[in-house]
Amino acid sequence: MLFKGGGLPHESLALQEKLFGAGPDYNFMTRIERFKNSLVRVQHFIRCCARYNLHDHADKKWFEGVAFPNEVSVLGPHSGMFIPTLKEQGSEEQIQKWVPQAEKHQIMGTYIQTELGHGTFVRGLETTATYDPKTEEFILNSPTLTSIKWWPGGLGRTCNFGIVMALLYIDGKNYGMHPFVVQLRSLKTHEPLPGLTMGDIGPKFGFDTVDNGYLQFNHFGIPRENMLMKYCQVLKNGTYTKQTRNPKFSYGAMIFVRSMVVYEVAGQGLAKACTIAIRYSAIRRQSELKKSRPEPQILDYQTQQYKLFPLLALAYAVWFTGVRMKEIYFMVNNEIKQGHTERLPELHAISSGLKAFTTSMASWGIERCRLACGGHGYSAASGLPKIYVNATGGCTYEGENTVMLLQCARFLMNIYGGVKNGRRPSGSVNYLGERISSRCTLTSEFTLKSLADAFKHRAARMIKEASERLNRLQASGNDPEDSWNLNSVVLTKAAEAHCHYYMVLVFESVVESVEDNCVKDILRQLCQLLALCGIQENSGDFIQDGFLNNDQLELVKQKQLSLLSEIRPNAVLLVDAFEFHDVQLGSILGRFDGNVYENLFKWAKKTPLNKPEDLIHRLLR
Ligand SMILES: CCCCCCCCCCCCCCCCCCCC(=O)SCCNC(=O)CCNC(=O)[C@H](O)C(C)(C)COP(=O)(O)OP(=O)(O)OC[C@H]1O[C@@H](n2cnc3c(N)ncnc32)[C@H](O)[C@@H]1OP(=O)(O)O
Ligand SMILES: Cc1cc2nc3c(=O)[nH]c(=O)nc-3n(C[C@H](O)[C@H](O)[C@H](O)COP(=O)(O)OP(=O)(O)OC[C@H]3O[C@@H](n4cnc5c(N)ncnc54)[C@H](O)[C@@H]3O)c2cc1C
Repeated sequence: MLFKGGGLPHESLALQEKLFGAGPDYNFMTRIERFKNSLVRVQHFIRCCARYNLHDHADKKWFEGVAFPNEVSVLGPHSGMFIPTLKEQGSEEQIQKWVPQAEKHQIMGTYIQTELGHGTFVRGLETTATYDPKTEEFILNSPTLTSIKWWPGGLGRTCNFGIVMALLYIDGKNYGMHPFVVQLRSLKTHEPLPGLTMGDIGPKFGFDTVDNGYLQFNHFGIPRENMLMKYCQVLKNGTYTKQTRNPKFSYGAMIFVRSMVVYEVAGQGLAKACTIAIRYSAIRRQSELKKSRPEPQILDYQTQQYKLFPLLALAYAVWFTGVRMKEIYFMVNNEIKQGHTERLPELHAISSGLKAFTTSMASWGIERCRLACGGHGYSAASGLPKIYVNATGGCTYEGENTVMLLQCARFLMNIYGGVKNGRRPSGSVNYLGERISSRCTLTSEFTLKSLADAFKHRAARMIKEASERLNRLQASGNDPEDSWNLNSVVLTKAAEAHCHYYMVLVFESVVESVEDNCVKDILRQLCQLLALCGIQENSGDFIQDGFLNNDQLELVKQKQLSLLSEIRPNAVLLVDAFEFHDVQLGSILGRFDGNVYENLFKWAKKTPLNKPEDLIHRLLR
């Protein structure tokens, strides 16, 4: 209950649904079967929403976790991007018109931004929406090959609506990128409407249950009322008006998903992988520690603990950080709705930075969990390949991670520059205004405060040095853009150091808030391990300016190793505490009852390659 709050009743309801719990094994299906199976589940999910009166997004999420384990369904882009964008960017009238239909799934939508030639560089998008005052329509067009929309989830076969991001042209003038609601398919026949060429983009690394698609517009007209007009309006006569506003408001959907991905993708993915690897390591016995004694559980090998416990600590850290990120998003978004936009740059920076930092760490961590399971980890039965291929998508979608770190760095450079000019920073960057001690206070006690301070020192120093290096590059004759590029590796590292500090700080604050002393002690150990591993893995950053010396580094190593033994007795309980049901894990290795071998054998016997009458059998005969 530490994590799940009020979610459990809905999860139990979902688990009672036969269609979600049983059915064909995902691993034995072709891509088309996977997609069809997911659509059947989508329809059943929609029926369940009606039956159980599920309106609240959080309640629906509990159902989705059971209905679509470790995968994204077409409901992801619909409820995660289409509906939020309508709500955030539509006028009251537009919200009234489309949101109820979308929430009842009478229309299914997606978010159509990326093109064949451009994903990262949003200002480079080419799709045009040209206003014609005679017909009072926008004419959507794909003027080049590279302007064909490419990637949107659900576009290929499923969605009948989409929000298309396109350049608004009136009277030959380009007003920049704006969102348009576009009907794509007939509500009767589901055929694409005339003027649209669309389909699925083909097999991918993961995301088998999503029909990521392409879309080419051939002078396709949509009513004037279909431009989302909360912030900008085009009047019938073609007059363009806009509220005094930040032009980046049209990027709002991206901030929302980035903020959610930290918990939903990185936090959940890594916690599931750790659950599987740690449970399995308690079941698996191999080799001998002592002659003539039973083979030990592999979890008793220090090297296995060294692989897995830091990842367990990381899973907790990312989980807590993800929860905090969501809170911050909703808080700042409420402020923005009331006209206070001061914290938008910080929200953009922290959501970009944490999205990148946590999905990269989680992706790396899930793969480490798979390796830690030896041969059986390589089998699809472990569930780990599916978790990996879907979670690692988070490193690319919603802003490629390097690019996102650079956005975070841009904000950090702005703030640091401001501090130099006497401005006081606040929120997640207030430490940049503090006098940071150059003396390391770490002792063998390793208090959480002293550990967080070490990360604060590292982040502040790396941000300062990145800023000074940028200034030096400019002073030596490079223009600002070249200086930025020549400094970009250093900048991404400064952004990572900032996010790392933020994550340690969040974990520390969670530990401090826990009242139960026993739970507090265990979480403190995990937080210490997270921080100590962070110091050791990045030791160069901590010793470069003499902040940490060799003796202290030796203490760090010793404490890390002693924590492994301290955490060992609680390791399985710590993953059980995530409370993933077997259906959600989709893993034979991670089964709660531990019956791994028996079920691996049963599973292998079911594999389609073992069917007697197939082409292979005839060829081999
Ligand atoms: C309880 C509720 C639960 C709900 C859960 C439901 C959610 C589910 C989530 C789970 C998801 C799982 C399913 C996911 C399915 C996959 C979905 C994937 C969808 C997509 O990928 S959509 C396409 C996404 N595309 C991108 O992200 C493109 C990335 N590129 C950009 O964003 C921009 O091009 C970039 C890189 C930011 C640059 O923009 P540009 O306009 O060129 O800006 P500058 O670099 O010049 O900077 C100028 C200035 O603007 C500031 N800025 C930039 N962006 C923003 C922003 N978004 N907001 C505010 N400010 C911004 C920037 O910092 C600069 O500021 P200065 O002050 O320095 O001038
Ligand atoms: C699973 C999945 C689902 C998706 N769903 C959707 C969707 O629903 N809707 C939608 O519109 N889009 C969607 N996308 C597209 C996605 O948003 C883009 O792929 C993503 O934003 C990255 O852009 P890109 O492909 O142009 O990468 P690129 O920009 O081509 O990246 C390639 C490399 O170039 C580097 N690079 C690029 N620009 C810079 C820079 N300025 N500085 C330094 N390095 C740089 C990157 O770091 C990277 O290493 C999806 C993508 C995936 C993988």
